[in-house]
Amino acid sequence: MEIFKKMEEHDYEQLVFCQDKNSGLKAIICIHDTTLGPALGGTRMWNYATEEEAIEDAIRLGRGMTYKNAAAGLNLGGGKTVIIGDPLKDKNEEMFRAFGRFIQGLNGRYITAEDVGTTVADMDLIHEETDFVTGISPAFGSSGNPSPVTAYGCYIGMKAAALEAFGDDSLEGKTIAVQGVGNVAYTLCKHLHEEGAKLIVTDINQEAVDRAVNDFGATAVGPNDIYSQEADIFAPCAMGAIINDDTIPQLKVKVVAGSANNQLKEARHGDELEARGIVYAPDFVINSGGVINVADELYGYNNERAMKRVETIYDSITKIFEISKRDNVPSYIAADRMAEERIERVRTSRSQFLRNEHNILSRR
Ligand SMILES: NC(=O)c1ccc[n+]([C@@H]2O[C@H](COP(=O)([O-])OP(=O)(O)OC[C@H]3O[C@@H](n4cnc5c(N)ncnc54)[C@H](O)[C@@H]3O)[C@@H](O)[C@H]2O)c1
Ligand SMILES: CC(C)C[C@H](N)C(=O)O
Repeated sequence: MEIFKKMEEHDYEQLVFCQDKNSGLKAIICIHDTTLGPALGGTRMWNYATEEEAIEDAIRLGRGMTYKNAAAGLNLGGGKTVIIGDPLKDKNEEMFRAFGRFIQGLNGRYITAEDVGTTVADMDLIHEETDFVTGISPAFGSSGNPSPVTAYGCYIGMKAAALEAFGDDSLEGKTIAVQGVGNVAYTLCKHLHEEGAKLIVTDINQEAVDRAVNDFGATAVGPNDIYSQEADIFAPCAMGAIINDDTIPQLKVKVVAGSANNQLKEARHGDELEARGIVYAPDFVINSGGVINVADELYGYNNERAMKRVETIYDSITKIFEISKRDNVPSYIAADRMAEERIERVRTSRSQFLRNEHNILSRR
């Protein structure tokens, strides 16, 4: 893999490879863009088949965070970490502490949080070594686990998408096919069940499936059958790239709205959804509840303030559909524009020199 060529493709600032033989840590921190502020993005632990696959995931996810944070109006850049390993077998205290020291070495350019395969307990271990971590235990004044807030944002974003597709934002009686019923989707299913939606679920983890079946009366289907269900909405809440050449022809739904990052395998798959009249709620907007919540820790966490901001996801999704119609572009392009325009505005307005701690001559 030609790494610098890859980095130039979407102008990545920095890739940091972290290795600690003692604990088995193999992590890649991707800092994509810090125009708006320090790069904030979660840490994913996954059993990647190859190092190339891990690098690809880190950079795709890191860039996604730049767009997510910009579109959410946060003063934060985008980044992400992947740790190579099986989250069920390979974790240990030393690993997360070693990782915490690597984050500390970046001196605030990167701030982490949870993602797939990591938990509040892991963040607490990172916190033993660095302050540049969010989503730690509430006992430390933190916002805690971001997943329920991501789920809530996703729920209200789905309602905004339903309004666009069906002319009514009620999800009562709607059939929703949910892929992956982990941390985010379990709570999403709870909201949907409480509103009277019918749920079809799948997961590669049988326990997760059983929980959704027992708690919400969901119907379980196999992982490969979720795309072809007779449903109103498809909610991808597992891994990325699942809207692709194989899956799109199977979809019978009118809406795609879920929490997974990087749902479109390639940009052209967003065009294909549009061509088929399927309303797509852009992933990095609908799933921004968690990052909005943890980002509030930078001001001293206030739940009321954070949730007020999370509520704006409904309007953001609605605005994206308006831009999409106004500019005659698919919703994923409208969302990209919203984020890119904000980054450009801030980049331009930062043209004046601002003295910082490195320009104080009296310290010599
Ligand atoms: N946790 C958050 O706050 C948050 C915020 C924004 C975006 N996201 C994104 O939402 C998605 C879910 O995150 P999570 O925190 O709930 O993770 P999670 O690991 O708790 O849940 C993911 C679930 O998907 C299942 N899964 C994996 N591959 C699958 C497949 N091929 N078919 C069916 N099920 C499969 C897993 O077994 C697991 O139960 C991820 O893409 C994540 O990046 C999460
Ligand atoms: C809570 C966030 C910082 C990270 C989250 N996993 C996301 O993708 O948005």
